[in-house]
Amino acid sequence: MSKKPRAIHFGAGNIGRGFIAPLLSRSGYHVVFTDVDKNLIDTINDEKAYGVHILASESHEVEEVIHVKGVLSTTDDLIHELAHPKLRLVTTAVGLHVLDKIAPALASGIKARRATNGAPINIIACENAIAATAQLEAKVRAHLDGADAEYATTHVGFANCSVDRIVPPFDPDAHGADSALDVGVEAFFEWVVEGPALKGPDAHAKGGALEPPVHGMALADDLAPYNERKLFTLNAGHAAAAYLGHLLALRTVAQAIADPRVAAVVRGALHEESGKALCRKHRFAEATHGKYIEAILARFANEAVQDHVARVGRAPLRKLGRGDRLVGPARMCTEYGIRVPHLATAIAAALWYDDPADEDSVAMRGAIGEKGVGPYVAELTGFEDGHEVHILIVEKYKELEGWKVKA
Ligand SMILES: NC(=O)C1=CN([C@@H]2O[C@H](COP(=O)(O)OP(=O)(O)OC[C@H]3O[C@@H](n4cnc5c(N)ncnc54)[C@H](O)[C@@H]3O)[C@@H](O)[C@H]2O)C=CC1
Ligand SMILES: O=P(O)(O)OC[C@H]1O[C@](O)(CO)[C@@H](O)[C@@H]1O
Repeated sequence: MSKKPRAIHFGAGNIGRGFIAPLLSRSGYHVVFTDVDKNLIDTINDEKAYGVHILASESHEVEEVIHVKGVLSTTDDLIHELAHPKLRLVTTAVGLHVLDKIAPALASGIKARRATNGAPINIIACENAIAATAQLEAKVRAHLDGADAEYATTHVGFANCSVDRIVPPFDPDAHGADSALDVGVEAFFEWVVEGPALKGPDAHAKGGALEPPVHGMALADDLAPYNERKLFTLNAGHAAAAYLGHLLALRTVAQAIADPRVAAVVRGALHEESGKALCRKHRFAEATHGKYIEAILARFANEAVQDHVARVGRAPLRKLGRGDRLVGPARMCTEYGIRVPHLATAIAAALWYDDPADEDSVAMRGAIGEKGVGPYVAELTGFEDGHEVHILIVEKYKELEGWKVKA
């Protein structure tokens, strides 16, 4: 049996294989993937290794991730893994809507660890949302009571994080990849974890840290500024580019951001609106934040990352959530008296997002047809009829009809 400390990662998809597992593996953890997809788990157990291709125009580097294992998330093997004495860390990248589904297994794992007096573990949900781990913790705790709940308080760290790396769908054949498990990623990554929430190896010691530390993971005392900065900049700009690109029948984010009309909206939304509000709220230096935005725009323009607008625009209703990447910064701007014509354009473009394969898009387009755009905007965003932002969104929605290009 491997003597290495273990990490279980829920979701052996793009972010799991392309971002989290490589960092954990290089930091000395034995990585165990768990997933509902049996073929994927079988392939992981057959091949035990894969390559991470760094997508850049000027080079083609491949990093190997080795000695990985898989367990099917629907079997008791997962509970045995969660109870493993060497387990130190549990990470997830399954999608926000899936946290409900993995919570019962995590609760069973925590009960099994208490029964064997297991060492402390840390759980980190690497999903695109504010406080995703806190959301997961509430769902796990709904399955725990009494001594199990007490054990979770003393022995399980639930740490929020901000996770940033663009990992698009990858065609192994097009990149001469050896394995279907290979994955393509941009070179950039940033993983910031809420340090004070981590539990060290001794449950009774004050303060926490991961043992071994994860190289490439930064710890922050207060995660909120990082979470909001990433979601309201990278994700806001990305979503805006994707929805406007979709209207113009463009296929990738790189194509979308190369269009001057799209670039003007994205730049305006980030530099003049969300960026100003973020600097006011979190006291970021404007020049530093301006550079952060420019670096993100350069990442969008990376043609080696063939990121489809359909992936970045997926689930528009989630993305139009009141605290999410478009309405969230618009609401933050209104708190500081900042006008939001560009964010309103991005929100309006999201409302036009029409993909018959996307459940959210079908529901949203149906509701707009039924209720009318005005009432629907009020219901969705919380900006009431007559509010300046409501007026702007409805105006932009009408204006954007003229942008539509037939695919
Ligand atoms: N791809 C990206 O560039 C980034 C994605 N994220 C976030 O990471 C999360 C995952 O995204 P991707 O890796 O792109 O998605 P993905 O679809 O490539 O991977 C998700 C994996 O979760 C598995 N899964 C679904 N239900 C499950 C369950 N009940 N138990 C265990 N596994 C289950 C799926 O089979 C799939 O393999 C999302 O929340 C996304 O917002 C965050 C930053 C970057
Ligand atoms: O994964 P989601 O939340 O559906 O949104 C896609 C977004 O997530 C990312 O995959 C990574 O942050 C971005 O590429 C994109 O903005």
